[in-house]
Amino acid sequence: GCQSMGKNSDPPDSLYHQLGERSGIASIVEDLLYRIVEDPRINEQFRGIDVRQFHTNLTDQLCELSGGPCTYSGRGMRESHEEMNVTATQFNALAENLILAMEENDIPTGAQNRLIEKLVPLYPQIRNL
Ligand code: HEM
Repeated sequence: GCQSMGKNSDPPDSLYHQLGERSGIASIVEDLLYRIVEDPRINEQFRGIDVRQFHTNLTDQLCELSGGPCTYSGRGMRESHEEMNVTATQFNALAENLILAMEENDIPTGAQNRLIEKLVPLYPQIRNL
């Protein structure tokens, strides 16, 4: 319902809500995975991963980062990417695929940008800089 006062754990304008809550985020991550597999800039890196676990962990991470009631329980971003030598181009390729996956799920542009902003601080960890 619409609450103008008091505490609401999921107000309609929250990023988590705009992403469609955990089920919406899970759907975005599923579409992201299909795009990763099709993208020659990054698909080699993902060969042989546990897709189910990656899906669960990335969904939990994006849920938590967007203010949702999830707890990410995977490894740290530095630890999980340090052997990969992720390039700037590859980082951008993943972000671009995420934007396209959000577009496919009718996420408003403002919410897309807000999620991408949450990922910017992870850049040095993922690139192992
Ligand atoms: C905004 C950018 C990124 C985010 C938020 C992100 C997030 C994550 C998360 C949450 C995991 C799961 C870690 C775990 O299971 O413990 C993961 C794993 C992984 N990431 Fe990323 N990642 C990003 C960029 C990239 C890029 C650019 C690449 C490669 C081109 C990449 C390749 C991988 C691979 C291959 C795994 C699986 C590792 C394994 O299971 O051993 N990631 N990432």
